[in-house]
Amino acid sequence: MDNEIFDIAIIGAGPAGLFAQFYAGLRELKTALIEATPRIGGQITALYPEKTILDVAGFLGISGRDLVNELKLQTDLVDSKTFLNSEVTNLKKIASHFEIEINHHASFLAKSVIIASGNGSFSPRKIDVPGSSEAEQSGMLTYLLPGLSEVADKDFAVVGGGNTAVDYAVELIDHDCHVSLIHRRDNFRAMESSVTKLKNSRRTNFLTPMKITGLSPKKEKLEIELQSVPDGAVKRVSVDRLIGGFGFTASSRTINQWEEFPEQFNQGFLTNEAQMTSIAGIFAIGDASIYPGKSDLIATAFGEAPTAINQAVNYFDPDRGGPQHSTSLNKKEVFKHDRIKSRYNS
Ligand SMILES: Cc1cc2nc3c(=O)[nH]c(=O)nc-3n(C[C@H](O)[C@H](O)[C@H](O)COP(=O)(O)OP(=O)(O)OC[C@H]3O[C@@H](n4cnc5c(N)ncnc54)[C@H](O)[C@@H]3O)c2cc1C
Repeated sequence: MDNEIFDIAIIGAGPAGLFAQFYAGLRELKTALIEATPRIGGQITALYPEKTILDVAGFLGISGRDLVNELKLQTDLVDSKTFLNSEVTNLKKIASHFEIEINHHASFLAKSVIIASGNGSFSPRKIDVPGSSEAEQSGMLTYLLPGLSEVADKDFAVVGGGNTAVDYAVELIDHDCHVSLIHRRDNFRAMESSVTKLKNSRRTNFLTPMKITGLSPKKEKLEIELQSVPDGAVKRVSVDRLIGGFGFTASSRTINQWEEFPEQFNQGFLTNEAQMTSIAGIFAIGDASIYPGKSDLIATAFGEAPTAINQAVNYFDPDRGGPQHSTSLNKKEVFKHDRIKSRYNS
């Protein structure tokens, strides 16, 4: 990617960054979407892929996973580059361009930058017991729900006492799995109705108050060693898969070290009515942006994306004009896929 000059670099492939990528494509901009993790979707993918989102315009209700899939299909229509596993480790101004450093070495230039980094990069809170690294490498310990279409009648264990663990367990019993829910207390800090649903299900086995003391991946199964919290008694169970449900942490540590660092308030970048930050040419959208009256919602992020893209064009190419309504665009020229172009041939 060295020496490439993009019109716009979008940092973060959550819903805000994905919709910005599509909209930039409609405006035929040379765009790079840069995501620190291996997967697109931001908080939706990391925290609630199976939950139903009710407040996205045009959908009566859509699962997180499906919304991210729809966004991906939309971005696939336009010409743009996506870089996964690519954390933006520095941002600095060089003459009239911004230099975007990736993973501390590669870099490229962009005429403008859109920060769509949410609350920072995500990582799950991990289980740290003897055998946990081996279990994770074997694929029998994960921190996200698997695709739920082919899991019926499998034996899962979920560990944790909050909403993440309880939501995972509910999704699994809803898909006809057996779930052992492991928690070091008898009480859960989660939605009461979900806990009641688990208690009323014959598919749930509560292993409380117990903590995991070791993991041993065997041929097909994962053996979990548990210790009773009150009396220290040891018990072993075997499951097809263990899911860690301790939640995720987002960290802005890397972003805080950027040389070009716009003004912040409450960990968001302060933006004006053009979604521009305190640094001309750097815009912020979605949860990364803050202004009076801001709601951290997907719908809000979808509105901020076109504002930022159009204002970015005004910033680096003020004579270009626009935007047009999408209904006036030549779809055959804008959309790159033949499959889509042919839809507009008649
Ligand atoms: C449990 C839960 C339920 C929710 N339910 C709803 C709901 O029903 N309706 C609703 O509207 N909203 C809901 N939200 C809020 C919604 O998910 C957020 O508002 C939305 O995800 C914000 O999108 P974003 O793209 O701004 O940021 P994010 O989704 O946080 O995405 C940011 C992306 O940027 C990446 N990134 C960060 N730093 C860097 C870097 N330095 N380099 C490269 N990439 C980087 C991150 O890895 C991440 O993928 C919910 C949130 C949670 C936690």
